[in-house]
Amino acid sequence: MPRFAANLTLLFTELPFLDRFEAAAEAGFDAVEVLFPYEDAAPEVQRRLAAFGLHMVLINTPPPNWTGGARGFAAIPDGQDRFRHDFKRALRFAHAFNATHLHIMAGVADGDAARSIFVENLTWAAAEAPKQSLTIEPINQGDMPGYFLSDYDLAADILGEVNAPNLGLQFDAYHAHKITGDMPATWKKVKHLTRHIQIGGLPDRHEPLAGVIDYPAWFQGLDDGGYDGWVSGEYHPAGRTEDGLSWIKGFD
Ligand SMILES: O=C(O)C(=O)[C@@H](O)CO
Ligand SMILES: [Mg+2]
Repeated sequence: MPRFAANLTLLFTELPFLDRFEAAAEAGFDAVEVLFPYEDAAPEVQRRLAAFGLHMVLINTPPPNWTGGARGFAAIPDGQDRFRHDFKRALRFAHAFNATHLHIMAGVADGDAARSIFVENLTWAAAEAPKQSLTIEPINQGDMPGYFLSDYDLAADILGEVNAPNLGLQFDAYHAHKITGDMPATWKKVKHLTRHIQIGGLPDRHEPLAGVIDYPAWFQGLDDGGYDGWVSGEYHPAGRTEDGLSWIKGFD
């Protein structure tokens, strides 16, 4: 089975944020990700990671206000100062947590100006943080209307243009199905670009069980294909988080 991580922004929300680390470790996870770890003091998060033997797989560059606010700044033509400021801050958090990946959020934008500023900002960020793995993630338009990056061909073109060894694709299987209608075929096209995977069930982003996407078969394919990155559960549990974790234990 792949190496699984728990997204603590979406999982274990029965508990206050800082208590989710212990719950994830007790449930059998060795690693976690947190979308926006900017509201709690970094040393407190570090303490929880160490106390429960957890690795931080990923954090995101910050939007100012996640609830109904901006979705990032990397592709916003007049948002470059904001992006660079936020990126430096995000990098400090990523270093403090020893996070494997930092996901750069593009924001809501479209057109040629957005594409060029995205390439320019990614090129700058990759040079600014040569030792940090950076990712970009296509997100479906239903969940995030107007998000700049919602196309795998565009993501592949941009990665090719930036051509930085520390920048790669974040492949969210739930978004992939929503965007292309054929997640396994999309995976085959982009797996060579991918450095992090996220999963969730279809159609409602609940547990990644067999269904629209045959996750048991896909996990086997990841193993057979030698994928050695993390696979993170990023979904809204249908009930109690613990009651829906059969996917980390081989679907028993
Ligand atoms: O929405 C997702 O899927 C993510 O992975 C986030 O990083 C952005 O919300
Ligand atoms: Mg995702």
